[in-house]
Amino acid sequence: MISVDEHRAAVTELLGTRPGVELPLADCAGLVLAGDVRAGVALPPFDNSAMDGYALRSVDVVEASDDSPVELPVSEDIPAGRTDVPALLPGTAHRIMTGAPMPPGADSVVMVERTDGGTGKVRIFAAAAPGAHVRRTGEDVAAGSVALARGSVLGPAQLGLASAVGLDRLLVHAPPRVLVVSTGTELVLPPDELRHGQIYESNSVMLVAGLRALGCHVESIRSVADDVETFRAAIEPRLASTDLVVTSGGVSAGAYEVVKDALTGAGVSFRKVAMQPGGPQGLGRWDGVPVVTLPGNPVSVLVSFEAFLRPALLASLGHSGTDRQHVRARLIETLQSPKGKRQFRRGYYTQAQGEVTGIVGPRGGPGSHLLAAFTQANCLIVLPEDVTEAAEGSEVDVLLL
Ligand SMILES: Nc1nc2c(c(=O)[nH]1)N[C@H]1C(S)=C(S)[C@@H](COP(=O)(O)OP(=O)(O)OC[C@H]3O[C@@H](n4cnc5c(N)ncnc54)[C@H](O)[C@@H]3O)O[C@H]1N2
Ligand code: MOO
Repeated sequence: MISVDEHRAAVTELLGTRPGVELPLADCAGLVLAGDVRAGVALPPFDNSAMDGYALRSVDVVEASDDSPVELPVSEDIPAGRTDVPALLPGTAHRIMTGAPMPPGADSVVMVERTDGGTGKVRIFAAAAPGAHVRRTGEDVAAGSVALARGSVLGPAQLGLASAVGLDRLLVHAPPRVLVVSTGTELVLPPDELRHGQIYESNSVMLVAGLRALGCHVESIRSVADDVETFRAAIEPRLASTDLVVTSGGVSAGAYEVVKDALTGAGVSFRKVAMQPGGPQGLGRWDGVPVVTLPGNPVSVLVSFEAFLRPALLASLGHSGTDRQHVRARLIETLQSPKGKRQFRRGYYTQAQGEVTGIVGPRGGPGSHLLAAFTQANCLIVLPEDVTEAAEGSEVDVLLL
């Protein structure tokens, strides 16, 4: 038996680091930059007005007040987007809109609310400090500087900034194309009716959702019968266009273990990991393509995804933080755990306002078929290998989902 940490390290090594690829911004959300992005332009690219109002010289309105307004001729109108901005002559104003370039010679803007809004001439009711309402060239980003560092996770703000400095593509760690395969002769898909002995397939749906949330491109084969030839024929033709195969089922000790039977000797090794659920695991390469084989029980699939696939894929995609947030919490119920195995129990964690330590209780028992209880959970309670009983009131490690 190998440890959870050893198997996670092996899966992480198997997946490696995804190569860089240039993608359109719209396809980059949630991915990680594979290189620094330098700004080709400054932001703002030119001095511009932060307000709708009048660009002028502050010295010309020093005396302006409500009681004694200063009147200036308005010689130009500068909407945003005007590219030929004539210089301002002393003793005049240009009407200017938010985002429009400051005319050379002007050093400040008086907002329209502090004027009479005139167009031929304008009465100004307030003084303006030099620089008032002027957004300076480069005050957000200097031209040539690193606007986004390698390793940045591309959320809305990062993508917006890339766009603002004039980019329409970014170099990111390429999302892998993952093929999810559910094995089991008992598996049925709607609208087919269940016959006795059959169940509706659910593992692939969970894996596809989890993998897509990480940014992977995912396709699935939702029901492959427990027959080695059928299994090989379903997957082999797709290997060339796949970066990772994830299977569920067919890896334990029974007589019809299709994944084990098909892939033993083909580059995939099977092992028992000291955990519960999720014990039977496998990994390797099939015709060079990484394969991770998960056990069939639905809760085992989800726990295996959390323990192995999620951290390994995040690392391969260039994320630096690959772990879920861990907290310590007080158990509200005594839990038993198998000796020598790390147990992952579905739990519900809450933290009362003002309390340093939260509390956690189990949702459902340890059985790896209890999927409904998982839907009630917001965390996994992690009981270490050397723990056989965690008493009510004791502190345990909790992985927030
Ligand atoms: N003699 C032993 N039997 C079992 C052992 C063992 O060590 N010795 N390990 C048990 C554990 S733990 C697990 S986990 C399972 C893993 O078995 P397999 O990976 O071979 O999975 P299956 O037998 O194919 O399926 C297990 C269970 O899950 C259901 N299942 C499978 N696929 C799906 C799916 N896509 N959607 C929904 N449900 C699925 C399947 O019907 C079975 O009930 O082995 C134990 N046995
Ligand atoms: O390891 Mo199995 O995943 O306990 O049910």
